[in-house]
Amino acid sequence: MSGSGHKVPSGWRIAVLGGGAWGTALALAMLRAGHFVRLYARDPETVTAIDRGENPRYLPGIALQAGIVATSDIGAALDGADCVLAVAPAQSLRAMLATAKAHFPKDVPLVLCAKGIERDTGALLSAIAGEILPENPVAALSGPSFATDVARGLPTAVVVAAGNEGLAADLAARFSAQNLRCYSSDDLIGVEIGGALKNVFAIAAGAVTGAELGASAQAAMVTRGFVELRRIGAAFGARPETLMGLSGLGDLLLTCSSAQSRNFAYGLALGQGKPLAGLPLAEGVPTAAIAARIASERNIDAPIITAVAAILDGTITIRQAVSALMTRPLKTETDV
Ligand SMILES: NC(=O)C1=CN([C@@H]2O[C@H](COP(=O)(O)OP(=O)(O)OC[C@H]3O[C@@H](n4cnc5c(N)ncnc54)[C@H](O)[C@@H]3O)[C@@H](O)[C@H]2O)C=CC1
Ligand SMILES: O=C(CO)COP(=O)(O)O
Repeated sequence: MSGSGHKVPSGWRIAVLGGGAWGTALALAMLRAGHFVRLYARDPETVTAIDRGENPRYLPGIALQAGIVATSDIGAALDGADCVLAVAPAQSLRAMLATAKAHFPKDVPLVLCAKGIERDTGALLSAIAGEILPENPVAALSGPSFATDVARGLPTAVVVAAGNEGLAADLAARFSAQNLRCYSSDDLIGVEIGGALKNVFAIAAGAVTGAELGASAQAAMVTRGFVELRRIGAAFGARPETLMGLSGLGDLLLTCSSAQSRNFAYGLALGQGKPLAGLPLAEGVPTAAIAARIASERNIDAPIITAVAAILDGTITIRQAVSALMTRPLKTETDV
């Protein structure tokens, strides 16, 4: 039994692919849940640092519990794994899985932990996984969870989704531990869409704060952004209640209200007119562009996403975007 009160199956050999903030935090979480963890980081310096008990580039100031076996050999990380967590950024997932393919253990679950939509194709990450590794069952782990919080062992709740409800429940039970509570869901698409699109609104929220547009504007933007998230989710077949959960509303609440979010921090810099080059990963940047294209192609009303994409590509300013949003034709609020 773990401290979380549920029966934990015996330890799995888990391969975590990606040595950034989230990969390292999840590796720690999997150790705490009683698994044997190998972490693939393509950068040998990260491997050496993890062996020393730290990852100063991605998780500065956090001491890593001993036990993670780090390697820059993807084959060694995957060898004999019972389950694989893919934790490279969304735009790099295709390349990483293509590299992993030759070594990938047959039939073991692949858990997608990135949040985004592929910019060039509009593919959800589960579709990319299905193309490259059609034999492996696919799941996604998402929800309001800052890597630093999870790495520190602070209480966090996430959702693990898979098309097969039994697989989702099994993974959720295996991943849960004292301070990581994993809910399960069979709405894989809904969980993916919620995690991907919240990043776009986190950038918008940061920009609203940075441009000093006020707390009322912030609340209006997040609320109306959530309407757009639900519209796009509906077009993909996501269930509304999934989007009301951890990987939609929950992650919006977290990342639209805290500069700890890299997407929020990116928007903050944008709103303050500060340089953007060199800022940490902001997944919402490529996702805004493709989400705006998807909305346009599918005739989905998504004015905030469209505005964020246009601000990011320099077509309009924040002030122009706000003016355009505020002068749209009036409508009933429930016109979702
Ligand atoms: N940091 C966080 O708090 C959370 C992040 N996520 C998601 O996890 C994903 C990864 O984010 P982070 O780890 O935070 O980013 P990060 O910027 O800290 O690290 C990204 C890592 O991916 C590696 N990488 C990039 N391309 C690669 C490739 N082709 N092959 C192998 N490795 C590659 C980089 O070397 C780096 O180690 C993102 O989609 C993010 O939205 C989700 C929840 C929490
Ligand atoms: O997804 C996250 C928390 O749930 C992390 O958000 P950022 O990528 O914006 O830091």
